[in-house]
Amino acid sequence: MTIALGVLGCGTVGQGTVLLAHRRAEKIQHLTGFRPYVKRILVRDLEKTRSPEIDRSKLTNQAYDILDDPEIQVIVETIGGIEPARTYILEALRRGKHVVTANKDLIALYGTEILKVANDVGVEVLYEAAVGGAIPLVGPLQENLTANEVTDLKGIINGTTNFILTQMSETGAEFADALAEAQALGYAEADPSSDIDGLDAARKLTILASIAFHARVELADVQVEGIRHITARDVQYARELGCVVKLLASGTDRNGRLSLRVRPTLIPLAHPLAHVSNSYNALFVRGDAAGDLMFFGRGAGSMPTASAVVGDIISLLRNIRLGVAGSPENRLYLQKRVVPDEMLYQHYVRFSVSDKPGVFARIAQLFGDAGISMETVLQKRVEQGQAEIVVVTHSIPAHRMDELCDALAQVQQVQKVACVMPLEALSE
Ligand SMILES: NC(=O)C1=CN([C@@H]2O[C@H](COP(=O)(O)OP(=O)(O)OC[C@H]3O[C@@H](n4cnc5c(N)ncnc54)[C@H](OP(=O)(O)O)[C@@H]3O)[C@@H](O)[C@H]2O)C=CC1
Ligand SMILES: N[C@@H](CC=O)C(=O)O
Repeated sequence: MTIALGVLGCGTVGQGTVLLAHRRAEKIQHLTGFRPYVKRILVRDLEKTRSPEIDRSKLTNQAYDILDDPEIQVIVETIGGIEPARTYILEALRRGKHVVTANKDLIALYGTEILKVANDVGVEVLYEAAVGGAIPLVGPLQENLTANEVTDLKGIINGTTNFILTQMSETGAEFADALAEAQALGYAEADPSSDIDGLDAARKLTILASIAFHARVELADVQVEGIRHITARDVQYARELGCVVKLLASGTDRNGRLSLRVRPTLIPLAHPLAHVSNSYNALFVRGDAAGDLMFFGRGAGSMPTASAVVGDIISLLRNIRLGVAGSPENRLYLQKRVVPDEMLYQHYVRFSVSDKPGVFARIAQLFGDAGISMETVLQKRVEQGQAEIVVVTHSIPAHRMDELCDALAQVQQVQKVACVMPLEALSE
């Protein structure tokens, strides 16, 4: 039996999805009893060049050609962003169509609304591709690991920034060149500032934390810092310190107290996350029964993401075959409080000073007065009369580091406190 799909969007992910669903049609029929075929594809620009494997006669720029087609039972949304994707998904659900989406912006911000409408109507919304590209994360947290109390999530969940930082570290590439390459490879969002400023990772963390911690986590609960201010020099100093810089997302649940952060972090080379390069993503999950797990794979790109979208289509078709698609779900949401990160971290701080006698003694005194001891100090002359100092502290709470930076900024000879990052411990 055939089943008609309507695909909204035919860019990096949409195109990969159409091609993969076509290539696997026979296998999917074998697994589910349904042979999927893409009936229509929504795009903005009908004239744009696309893969020759895309049947152009299926393209439309009229969303309601698809939404109003009673034969189409499954909508695959790969437009991205909030509008018009949200409206199209809600309209599709209200017409009794199932939805598979790769849209983390929408699920992070409007997931509750969308899932409620789907539940009320009795259809499904699946979104494995929204987090971690090819890596199964939503499914394992929602299904296989539910016997656990998950206490920790930690990982690299944005391919674009990981690609940029890897290129800066390994090839000495400039930030702008590495970003342009990530865009050309289809990793970046339509507006890449959401990757660079950490928002994309924060949205993914919101989705993962809601599922893993059984809590209504909002995007605003995540403290976010991006990588815009990380320079080639930070990446180089990190190397000298035996570390790499990564945009790390972390979530902890300590007896109902949640802390959620996305921030650039120094990772020691001996740490497994240090070797997660380019567009690869990785996520550590700690469960009270399972112990530590690590998920690793390609977090962005056309076919890796299509793998997750088509995987969701297959799960959906199987559920349709079994007659359980869209059965009411009992989601467990517990009352939890979001609190600032209370962990102690070693910190990396880089600041520029006028290279005069006595400056370092003054700085050392400030650290001493603040009760913060230095583990490592690098001092580099950057130009005549100007030096850069990099200090790695012993472990302290983040707020003590903030206070120290304020004090440093008051010192006449300190021109700028340019970069502060925590350093990830090797093991807990
Ligand atoms: N790229 C990746 O690696 C990953 C992306 N995602 C998510 O997948 C989704 C899609 O991303 P991606 O494929 O990279 O995005 P692209 O920008 O490559 O593709 C977007 C597609 O949507 C179409 N489109 C955009 N706006 C409209 C509109 N108003 N009406 C009709 N069609 C529209 C575009 O049409 P046209 O072709 O005519 O311009 C294009 O085909 C996003 O939610 C993203 O976050 C998730 C995981 C990985
Ligand atoms: N822009 C995202 C795409 C996948 O979610 C990323 O770079 O990770």
